[in-house]
Amino acid sequence: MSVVVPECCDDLKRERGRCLFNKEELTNILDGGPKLTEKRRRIEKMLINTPELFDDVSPDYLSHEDRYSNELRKATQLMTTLEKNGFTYNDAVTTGTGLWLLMDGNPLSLHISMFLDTIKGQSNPQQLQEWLPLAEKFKIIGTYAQTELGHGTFVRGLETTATYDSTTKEFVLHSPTITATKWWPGALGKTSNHAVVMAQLYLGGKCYGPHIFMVQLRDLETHRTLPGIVVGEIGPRLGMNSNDNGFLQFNHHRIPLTNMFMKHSQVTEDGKYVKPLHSKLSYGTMVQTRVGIVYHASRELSRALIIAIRYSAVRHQSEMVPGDPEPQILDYQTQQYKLLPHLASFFALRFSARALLEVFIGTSAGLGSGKMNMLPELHALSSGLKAVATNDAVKGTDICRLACGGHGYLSSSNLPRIYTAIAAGITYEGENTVLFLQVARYLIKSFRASSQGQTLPFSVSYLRVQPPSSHAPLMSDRGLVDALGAGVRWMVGEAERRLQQLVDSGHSPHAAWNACSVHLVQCADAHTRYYICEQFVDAVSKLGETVSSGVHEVLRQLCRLYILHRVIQTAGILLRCGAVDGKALTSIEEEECHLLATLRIQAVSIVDAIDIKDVFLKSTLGAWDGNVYQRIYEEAQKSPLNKSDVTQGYYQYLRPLMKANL
Ligand SMILES: CCCCCCCCCC/C=C\CCCCCC(=O)SCCNC(=O)CCNC(=O)[C@H](O)C(C)(C)COP(=O)(O)OP(=O)(O)OC[C@H]1O[C@@H](n2cnc3c(N)ncnc32)[C@H](O)[C@@H]1OP(=O)(O)O
Ligand SMILES: Cc1cc2nc3c(=O)[nH]c(=O)nc-3n(C[C@H](O)[C@H](O)[C@H](O)COP(=O)(O)OP(=O)(O)OC[C@H]3O[C@@H](n4cnc5c(N)ncnc54)[C@H](O)[C@@H]3O)c2cc1C
Repeated sequence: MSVVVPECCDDLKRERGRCLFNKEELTNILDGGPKLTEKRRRIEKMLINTPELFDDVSPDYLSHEDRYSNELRKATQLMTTLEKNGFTYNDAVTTGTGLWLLMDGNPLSLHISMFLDTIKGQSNPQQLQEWLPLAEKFKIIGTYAQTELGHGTFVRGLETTATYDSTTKEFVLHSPTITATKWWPGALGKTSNHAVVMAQLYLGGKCYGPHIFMVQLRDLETHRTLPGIVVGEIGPRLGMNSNDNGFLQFNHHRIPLTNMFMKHSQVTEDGKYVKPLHSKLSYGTMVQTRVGIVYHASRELSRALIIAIRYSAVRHQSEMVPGDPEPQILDYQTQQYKLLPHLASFFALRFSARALLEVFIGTSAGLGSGKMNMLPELHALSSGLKAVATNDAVKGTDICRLACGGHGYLSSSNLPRIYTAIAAGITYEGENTVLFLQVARYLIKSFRASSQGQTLPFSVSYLRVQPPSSHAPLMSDRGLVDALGAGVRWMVGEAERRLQQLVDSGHSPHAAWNACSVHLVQCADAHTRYYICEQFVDAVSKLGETVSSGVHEVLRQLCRLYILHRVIQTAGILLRCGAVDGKALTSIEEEECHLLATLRIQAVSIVDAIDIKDVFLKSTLGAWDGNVYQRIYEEAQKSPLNKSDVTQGYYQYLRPLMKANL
């Protein structure tokens, strides 16, 4: 398949003609620099030149088994193509290129993410030496098996046991109940021959809590399930049905002592336990995946936005002025209001994902030298950003679908698949409400620490009891972000007051927590969004000195829109705490509408700069050339029902009904 850039339709030509900024420069910023753009494009070119990676037939028309096999065929082809051309799987993950080909549920995604990450992050040197080369070369294929039928959220409640037998120097893995069955892990059903398994460690009759074990599930030659193990697929789901999410039960299955991951905690041959430096270090793979999901969510949102914004520039509907030609639907202010704040969100998430990655890298480096102090901050930031990013990507993707009217409901628009894939992100890797409650715990703790005069870590330093007053004019970006910060401080203070009041009136701290949890989740959401605003403002101001004025102006406008939109969403709180007044809000609303009209002019060029090629967008509505109707029509011709004029169903059911004497 060669990359031919088709001539685009007149509407899109006109839109592109209005571009006042350097698209390539914006692309580079989004990729993280020109070198990364160049690398991404090299990978893309290589993938585009591998026709086996592209579907001839939509997965919707395949049987469940063929759908899985087809995705597995493409996943293995992707891995070998990358390897042969000198790229790593990580390159495909970090540039997003591999994911776009396989977002119907890539059966190797858990292997190249959580399985490999657990080996790298939880192994002692011997284990690393043994397992990493095997996993990197796909000699063993694995997944991350933690969630059970009975427990996903509450890791400490998992029921699978790993009991040490010092006579044989083995762990005995067992699923004591039906609810102990591992349930959900991606690629567990049929693909994986190994899994990293989270199980309760028992030594001498005492439980030491969840620990991670490397477990072989299938024979490496025959791929048959090993004795003592029951494994299978869990059946169809809302989306990603080409994956084989699975179940797993152990019946007193034995593994060697050396198969417990021992980087952080250890069990000696005589059954003694050596504690980790921090009790949550075994949750490290989850934290790392949450960081990756923030990027992933922003990428998926950007695909939906490209589709919906290009389509909105091509689609004409109704009369804005009676008798005039039908306008592009993008000219309707309501359409701009649906799409452009989400476009701003995409940029905000992209900059925040980068900031989070830096925190992750810094914290990981610290852990290497025994420094644990950044761990709570990383946990709170990664939890909050994972939750906001997936919530916003899901909401934004669905709005993109709705903004495309009926055609957005077509599978060939690709919006349903993007939506159902990212919708899972709200639940997996920590259900979002649960993650927000973890953030809230950190906020309340920080707020209380500050009242006792302690210095707060950087992401929560604005919560200190006596913050310096903002000198920035309210209507400046900084002034509005400070107002948002004042709003969060007020919310957290109010939550703390309500918690204390409940405790003072005789409730237990846990009952008080539950009674305030709606408000606490709102605090966590508001805090994370404040952090995102800060990162966006920061990134744009830092770029200011290095980029051309056209690009800077577009980024400034997107950042402004993000902040204004956020202030309007939070109006109730900001009014209650006196951070803004009604007059300011009126002018913010007016400015937002004005900004929508300004950004509309270059909206197509902005999404062009995200630079996702048609073969990766996979959408009849969002292609570069805007040739929407022809593509929709051609896709419909591929329906198996169109292979014959009269279907079997007619002879079997309709005709008898028509002939029956009813
Ligand atoms: C080609 C593909 C590439 C992929 C790359 C990535 C891109 C993404 C692509 C996505 C596609 C597919 C991937 C699909 C993956 C999905 C996989 C999964 O879903 S795996 C299963 C995930 N499961 C979870 O996330 C479970 C969520 N639950 C928890 O994490 C914990 O149970 C909990 C944090 C909710 C609670 O833990 P608990 O032990 O009970 O702790 P407490 O609440 O009592 O808190 C005590 C104390 O500990 C602190 N804490 C908790 N967690 C951490 C942590 N991780 N790090 C640091 N500290 C932590 C907590 O804050 C408390 O602190 P205090 O000081 O006491 O307040
Ligand atoms: C597509 C997909 C892929 C997955 N892949 C994997 C995988 O590879 N490996 C793996 O191990 N797991 C995987 N999972 C499982 C996933 O991690 C869990 O589903 C997730 O952690 C949520 O847990 P749960 O299903 O037990 O939900 P529950 O915790 O039962 O959530 C149900 C409801 O209860 C609420 N709730 C729960 N606890 C609290 C609380 N403390 N406070 C307030 N409200 C609460 C939640 O907010 C939610 O509204 C996958 C899931 C999906 C959907």
